[in-house]
Amino acid sequence: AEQETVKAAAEPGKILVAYYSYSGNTRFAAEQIQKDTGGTLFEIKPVKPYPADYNACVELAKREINAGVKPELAEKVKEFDKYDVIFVGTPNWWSTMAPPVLTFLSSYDFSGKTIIPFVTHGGGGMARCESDMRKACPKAVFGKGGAFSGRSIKEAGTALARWVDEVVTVKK
Ligand SMILES: Cc1cc2nc3c(=O)[nH]c(=O)nc-3n(C[C@H](O)[C@H](O)[C@H](O)COP(=O)(O)O)c2cc1C
Repeated sequence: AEQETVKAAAEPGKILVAYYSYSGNTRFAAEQIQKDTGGTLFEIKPVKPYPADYNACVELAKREINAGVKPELAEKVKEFDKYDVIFVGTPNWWSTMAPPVLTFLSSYDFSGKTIIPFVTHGGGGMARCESDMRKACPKAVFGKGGAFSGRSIKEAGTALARWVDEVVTVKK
């Protein structure tokens, strides 16, 4: 079923761009969104980084996702309450969000906040990333999520900017 989404409106000071990135693609997207909105960038960092070896990471991620693990994060957002619109970025891991993003969504009170999901992927698109974010954050309002190919993220600036325009009005 089509889920209800809103177009958000906020001043730059009330926009947070939070992301987890293992290999840099979601970070690149987050940095573009930060530039396009003037919001504040926040990297979601697990205390224990995922293994640098790709296959080891894929296996660990699978186990954690199946077990619903929420890995401990290294840092909290300062003054979380002041943000109204929160872009939440994740790589598509096994068709859902990376576990540190699940921890992030479970760590704050999102009542009355607007979450705008963004995802980079290896061909699987948004998959269940957005619907699983909605399940993790039932009190938040959701904007229309964006899914971008990780491989071509460096050429996706225009598509990213167009999607940002669609999901948020930045009040000056
Ligand atoms: C553990 C793991 C699982 C992944 N699972 C999927 C998947 O199910 N579908 C998909 O399209 N891409 C999958 N990928 C590819 C990533 O989503 C893609 O490379 C993404 O752009 C990586 O973002 P990052 O550089 O910010 O970590 C997976 C990558 C990893 C490391």
